[in-house]
Amino acid sequence: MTRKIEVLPDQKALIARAQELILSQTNAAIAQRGKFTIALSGGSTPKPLYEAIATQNLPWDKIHVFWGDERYVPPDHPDSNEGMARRAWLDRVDIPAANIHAVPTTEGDPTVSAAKYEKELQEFFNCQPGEFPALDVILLGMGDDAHTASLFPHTEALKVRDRLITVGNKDGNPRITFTYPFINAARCVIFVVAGANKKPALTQVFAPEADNSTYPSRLIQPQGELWWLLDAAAGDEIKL
Ligand SMILES: O=C(O)[C@H](O)[C@@H](O)[C@H](O)[C@H](O)COP(=O)(O)O
Repeated sequence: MTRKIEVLPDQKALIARAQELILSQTNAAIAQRGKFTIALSGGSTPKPLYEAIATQNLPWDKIHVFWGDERYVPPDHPDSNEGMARRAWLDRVDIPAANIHAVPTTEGDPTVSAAKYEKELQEFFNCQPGEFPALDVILLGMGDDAHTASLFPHTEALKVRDRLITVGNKDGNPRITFTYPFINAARCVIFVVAGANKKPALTQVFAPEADNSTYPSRLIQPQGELWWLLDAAAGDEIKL
């Protein structure tokens, strides 16, 4: 794993750098393998990033979009990560519908939905149960409690090491999430983190010693590239 930490002066520069990095990974993946696979994060930080990517002239038929986590709500719900990404990006570009691999959330049972998404991923990547396919890019945010995707502190999801997808739990509300071993199989993981409220969590995540179950983002140690893109409000005191 190669870990790179960059602190950008403000959120505008953070989004521009994240876009630049994603576009570079996109071009490399398409040149080497004929397609680009990316898993999106939810929350508020990535919305301007998705809006920026939507302005690019890319070979959309070669780009496949997944989600690293999803709230257990239908796509038209205001909390839906899929809905946010569609409004900010995917509805604005000519990407084939079949290239948008949304998390199923309408089965009425999160465990059933998680298994269904895992099956879709295994079929897409032509891999067997127990194998962890490598996405080209997994985009992640981090909460002020150091959670990432829907891997929340001290939850059962942190213990799942033999699946691609599991059920997360945020304050009793189910989520569908990539497991941390699946995230760690990625060729490139990019955290995009902004805001002074993230500083205490970042300090623990970057500390030499801290409890991984308390600070789940510490579990993200991909075999590929690991990028932490921070704005100054979040990262200006991080010892690089
Ligand atoms: O579904 C989600 O909410 C996200 O995937 C989650 O992991 C998010 O990335 C962090 O909570 C940071 O969210 P903000 O960008 O809003 O701070």
